[in-house]
Amino acid sequence: MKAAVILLPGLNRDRDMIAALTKISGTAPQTIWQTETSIPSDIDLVVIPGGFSYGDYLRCGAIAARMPVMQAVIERAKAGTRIMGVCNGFQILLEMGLLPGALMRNAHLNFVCKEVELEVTNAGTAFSNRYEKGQVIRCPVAHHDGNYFADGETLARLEGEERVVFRYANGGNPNGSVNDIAGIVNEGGNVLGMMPHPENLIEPAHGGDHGRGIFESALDLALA
Ligand SMILES: NC(=O)CC[C@H](N)C(=O)O
Repeated sequence: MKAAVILLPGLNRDRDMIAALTKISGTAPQTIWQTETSIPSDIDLVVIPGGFSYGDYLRCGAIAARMPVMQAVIERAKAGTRIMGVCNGFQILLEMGLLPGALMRNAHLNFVCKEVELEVTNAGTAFSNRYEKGQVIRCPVAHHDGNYFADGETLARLEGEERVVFRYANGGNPNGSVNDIAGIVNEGGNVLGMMPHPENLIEPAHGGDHGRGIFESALDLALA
């Protein structure tokens, strides 16, 4: 699997994402600047990292979602390529309409930067198959707009189709997200958006490696 990381002004987790993908896959991902209009055909995982694209002006991710490269991301998503958005990347995927719902200001109105526990509620997706269903993993969060919301009909669909992949566990919802939702996939299962940062928990120097399984799944790495 060959990965690419989308670059936009204001992102600040791109280097962490590139480092994680390089360490886990053994190959540096290609980087693609926002003004590019196509994604090379040999790329089978596109990652939109976290940060503050365009300073979070208008709404988090709203301006980034309208950059030329995103049209190519939409086309690749429709063609079944794996797309993964983390934190600001999740916000961008929502603004692009590739995932349903919205990420509102955290319920307590404060920026939250800490480690949380996540339950893997669906271990059958392309992004979570290295975990067991119900497994609780640790993962850092760092955001001010992580309060996931969707209307009742959308939520019922997400839950009914088991598209909630990660849920904040053990009463540790850090932002007020409805149904404790931390990460969801699209209908086709090839687009993941998640608020926590798995790229920041992949090696002992990070204090643990619970985030690794997401990349190992997404990159379809051979099981050790
Ligand atoms: N770490 C991030 O990606 C931050 C996301 C977003 N800008 C927020 O603060 O909500």
